[in-house]
Amino acid sequence: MAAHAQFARMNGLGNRILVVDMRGRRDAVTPRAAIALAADPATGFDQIMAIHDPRTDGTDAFIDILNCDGSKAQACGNGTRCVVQALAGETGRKTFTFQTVAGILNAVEHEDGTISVDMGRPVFDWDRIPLAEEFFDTSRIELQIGPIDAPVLHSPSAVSMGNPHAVFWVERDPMSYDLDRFGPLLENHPMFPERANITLAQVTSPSAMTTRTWERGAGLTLACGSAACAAAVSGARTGRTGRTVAVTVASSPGRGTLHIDWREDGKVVMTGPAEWEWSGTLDPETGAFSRDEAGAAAL
Ligand SMILES: N[C@@H](CCC[C@H](N)C(=O)O)C(=O)O
Repeated sequence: MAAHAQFARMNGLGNRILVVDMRGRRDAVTPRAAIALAADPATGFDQIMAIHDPRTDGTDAFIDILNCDGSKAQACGNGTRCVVQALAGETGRKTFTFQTVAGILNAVEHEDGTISVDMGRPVFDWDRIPLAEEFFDTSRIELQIGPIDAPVLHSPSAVSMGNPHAVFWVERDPMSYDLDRFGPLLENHPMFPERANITLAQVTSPSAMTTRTWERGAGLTLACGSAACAAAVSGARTGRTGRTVAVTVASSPGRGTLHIDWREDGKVVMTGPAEWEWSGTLDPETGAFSRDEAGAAAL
């Protein structure tokens, strides 16, 4: 049996993240372990960020991302900020370069403790998001839910931030919609062959919006960083906002905010906080874990 791995329970605006230190090992956190950890109220989480040894020169680590249903994800904005905070605490460094299955991410921890992650360039091609049907313009795709003549949600903007997103534009506070009812239907809609993260976005000014997300593989979460990026990019793309947007995450504690900048070079930079909660050790094969009572804030 392989040795247990050190892990930290953290959060990004309430998005519950387990950062697992898999450096120096050849094994991986299994879907079985993710499902077991998610089922235990003591560790309930939304995403696992497993830090592995770098696979490419010039990167600090390879990060494997798992949702709480055991599926793999290509991007996790809130989780990436948690990894930065954990590694900055360990090394004293401020800048990091990570590799995920979606590509290379650069990140920096600022003096005030907030963290910026370059989430890369959004992808708008229908077959790379991916969508099941060809759309020339993915900023408004034909998809609706509710009665045919009075849809509750319709015409979302679709985009990949490494992972697939659909952003529905709403007039009211996103908390006033039954996202727990519509979320599973939309996540698994035939339009999305790899499922999708479903976000409701209410634009409140040309530089601000409020979002709420039903996450692929995790359901309703308190925050989703890649969805905030998807919504901000889609807001600019459809002329609803400019390219710099403060995204208030409706369900996060205190309605926290992520600052999204879709830079002129096409890259999307997300800035926000990360928070350490507690640490422990776990068996990456089974998910059996124990909590470290000393509670050192380091991996
Ligand atoms: N919470 C994350 C997104 C995690 C991945 C997503 N559920 C997927 O499967 O694509 C974030 O902060 O970006």
